[in-house]
Amino acid sequence: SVAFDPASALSRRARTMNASAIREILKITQRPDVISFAGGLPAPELFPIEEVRAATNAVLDRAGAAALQYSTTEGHSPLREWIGAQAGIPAANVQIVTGSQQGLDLLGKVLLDEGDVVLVEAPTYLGALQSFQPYLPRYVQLPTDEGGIDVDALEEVLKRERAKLLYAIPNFQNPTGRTLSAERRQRLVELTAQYGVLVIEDDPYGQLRFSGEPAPSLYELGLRLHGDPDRNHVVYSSSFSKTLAPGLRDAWVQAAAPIIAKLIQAKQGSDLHTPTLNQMIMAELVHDVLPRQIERVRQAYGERAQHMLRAIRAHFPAEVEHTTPEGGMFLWLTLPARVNTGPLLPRAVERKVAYVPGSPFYALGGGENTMRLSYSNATPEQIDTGMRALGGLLREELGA
Ligand SMILES: Cc1ncc(COP(=O)(O)O)c(CN[C@@H](CCCC(=O)O)C(=O)O)c1O
Repeated sequence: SVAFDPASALSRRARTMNASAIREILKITQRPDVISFAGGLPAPELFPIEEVRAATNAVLDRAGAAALQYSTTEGHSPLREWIGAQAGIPAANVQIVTGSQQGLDLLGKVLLDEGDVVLVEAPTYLGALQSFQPYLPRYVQLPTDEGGIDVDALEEVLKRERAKLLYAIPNFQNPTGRTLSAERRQRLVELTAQYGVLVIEDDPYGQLRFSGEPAPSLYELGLRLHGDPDRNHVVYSSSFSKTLAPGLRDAWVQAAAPIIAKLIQAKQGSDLHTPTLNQMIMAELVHDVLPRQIERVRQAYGERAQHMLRAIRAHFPAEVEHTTPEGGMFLWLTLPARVNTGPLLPRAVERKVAYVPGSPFYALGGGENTMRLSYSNATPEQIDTGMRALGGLLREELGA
């Protein structure tokens, strides 16, 4: 027999791929006795299961055959119409995708040539790095502080680098929980327009504000600047995952027509279309169920964030720094430089608590002394218990 080594068949592109730290940790944290602050998972006890049941029955009663049939790549028209109306743009500028994760993958496919410079926040959402990586970009990290991206530093980078695109999460950033200030948003939109850099605004958490004042999206600022959705250099991505249910995989991209046209072609080659039934269910839910669900979730996550912040103040060593989110699901810890949160994780899991080590969120490495905590998927009681355990481990580690 002729020996065949399957690994030898992998493409160069495949060889650059690696696993998502979040997905790998999720396997550990499936253990029921572990309190997980790891995955950005919505609170399961808040899912509107009865409302989804009713919507599914309504769809199957009214249009069962259509719901189970192939549908258009662009997406279910009533859903695109609703999204377009919310954004004040034509449905033609809205593309439904199977989770905003697919949106990131398809945007990478249609926008990135090998070696293109991609500007990303330090740290940024590791799932975006995973989506862009196979298209072999060159990352340049943008420094961030409590107000989000440092736009002075951005201007320096734009003078120095021919950048193709900038990927940003202005609201309740993953992983830090930070929010880009209104004045920095305006500067970022003007600078990127001036230097011809396309912006991908990833905004799955924008509706989950529980304190502070909302600021216009980069997309909205781009619309005001260019006056026309087909001339906007900002591409907007959002999702129903965090406001309603991630398991339905309903999300969308707002972009200028030439980009939408290529996203459609890329999606044809990827999955033909997002599940028809799930889109029709979402089209039922957006009118009444979604607004109510957003209120419930905002309230619950605001309460859980406060619990986690109080627990940090009560149980954590004083030298541990943390962000204070105004919405979303995450906050971010920076520990003294001597701590490495990677090897620390198994010891935390032994104490029945889990987090995501920070370094996978840095495109160019670093951040070993950081970690991401999600408060969305733990009740206030679980937060108290888990944070007490994590605080004890950190006190031991820091010799406090
Ligand atoms: C900034 C940002 N962009 C896109 C996504 C993907 O959301 P969907 O595909 O729309 O569900 C996410 C979801 N990230 C969560 C969920 C990851 C879920 C998982 O890998 O199990 C997390 O960071 O834990 C995100 O934070």
